[in-house]
Amino acid sequence: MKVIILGAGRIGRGFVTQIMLLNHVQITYFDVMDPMVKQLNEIGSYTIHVLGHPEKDIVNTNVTAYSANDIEKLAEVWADADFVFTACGGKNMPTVGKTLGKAYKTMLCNGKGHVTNIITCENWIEPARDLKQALEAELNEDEKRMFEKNVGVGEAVILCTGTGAPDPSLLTNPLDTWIQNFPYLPMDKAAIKGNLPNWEYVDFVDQFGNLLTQKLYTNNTSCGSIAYLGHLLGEKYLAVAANSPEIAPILDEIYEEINQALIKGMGIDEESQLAFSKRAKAKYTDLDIVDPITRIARDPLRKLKPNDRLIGPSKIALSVGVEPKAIALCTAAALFYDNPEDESAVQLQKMRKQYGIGYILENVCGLKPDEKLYTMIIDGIHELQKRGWLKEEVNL
Ligand SMILES: NC(=O)c1ccc[n+]([C@@H]2O[C@H](COP(=O)([O-])OP(=O)(O)OC[C@H]3O[C@@H](n4cnc5c(N)ncnc54)[C@H](O)[C@@H]3O)[C@@H](O)[C@H]2O)c1
Ligand SMILES: O=P(O)(O)OC[C@@H](O)[C@@H](O)[C@H](O)[C@H](O)CO
Repeated sequence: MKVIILGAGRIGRGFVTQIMLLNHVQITYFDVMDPMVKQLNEIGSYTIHVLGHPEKDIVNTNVTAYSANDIEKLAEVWADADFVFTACGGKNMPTVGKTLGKAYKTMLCNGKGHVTNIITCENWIEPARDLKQALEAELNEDEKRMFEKNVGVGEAVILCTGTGAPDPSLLTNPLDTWIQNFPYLPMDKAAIKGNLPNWEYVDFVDQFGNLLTQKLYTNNTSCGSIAYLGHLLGEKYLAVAANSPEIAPILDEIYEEINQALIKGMGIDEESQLAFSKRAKAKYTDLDIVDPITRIARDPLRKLKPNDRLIGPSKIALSVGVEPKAIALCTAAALFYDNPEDESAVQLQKMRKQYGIGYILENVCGLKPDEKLYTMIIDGIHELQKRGWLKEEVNL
């Protein structure tokens, strides 16, 4: 079996690679970042370190990578590949779809149409829909018919954390990457075309349903919340923040709010959701998983969007009469996330200082001033000030 991994970052060259190597699958990488492609080819090998379990580390050798802008090469490699995994960021799905659309067109022109699948590995609401829409916009009616017949487009849920070196000063190979010890990859079975591969550690889920949203609104909501509060409190690592006496009780309230929202508002089975959130809490409080808050909090403008991990579940909670007070407190903290190395955080802070909190709530979070959640987030800011966690003057 052969696969393409589009996006050679922490999940692409880390977790997805681990699962594929464990199944003896041949991988070719494509990435938009030319320095990354160059490094992958020049260094040619790296270690995927399993946090807390060095005996499970895997070395990936004979690495081959190409630019994702090289459509001819992508079409050539895809002609021989059974699966294409994307791990590029959900907001990049339109660009990724366009690239794959062009490559598919070229592949058909070369007479290489075949049964193949594209699987998104993104924290996003309906990434496969966004990708497919952009991909099909590149095709004419005949090509679209061929695509619909032969290409599956589906989603996977990435429950595993992929991150950088616990101690960056000891890093010798810049390609080395670190993952949580959780070799389990659920995928939407109904989306797959052709025979299912006989892969270990991959679960082709029959009733995939809301699994990706459940994960986003449980795992990412809770770890994002810890990260934004932790940053305000001067913490650097997620698990340390999660275990702190200030954050630990708030974390319990967050899981309570999430559980009620998802059970009552999304119809998720109670037992499954309680187990899901218990696993999430165990993961984010696990000190073996050394994950910097800057990675979890990255791109706050994306994380503050209406459907993303903070506003999305809060709105569901309110729709079923549950007040997401703890999540609103963390959303308030997110509005103050500053990191000079994070372009999105720089933009957010510039926006806040120039136009005020109300502008962000309306234009980024999509909330109206008369909405309950809007008021709850403002109350959250006052609460952060009262606790002494937020010291600066606030332009509401
Ligand atoms: N890191 C984690 O713990 C984790 C866990 C679950 C899900 N995810 C999701 O996985 C996805 C990837 O995250 P990551 O942590 O690996 O990020 P990352 O920043 O480490 O890697 C992303 C890679 O994608 C590349 N890329 C961006 N746009 C591209 C394009 N159009 N074509 C090809 N390559 C492109 C980037 O250059 C980069 O190398 C995201 O959607 C993220 O939310 C991450
Ligand atoms: O990847 P993002 O930026 O959408 O979110 C950051 C983290 O929440 C995320 O990468 C988690 O670590 C991951 O989803 C595993 O739970």
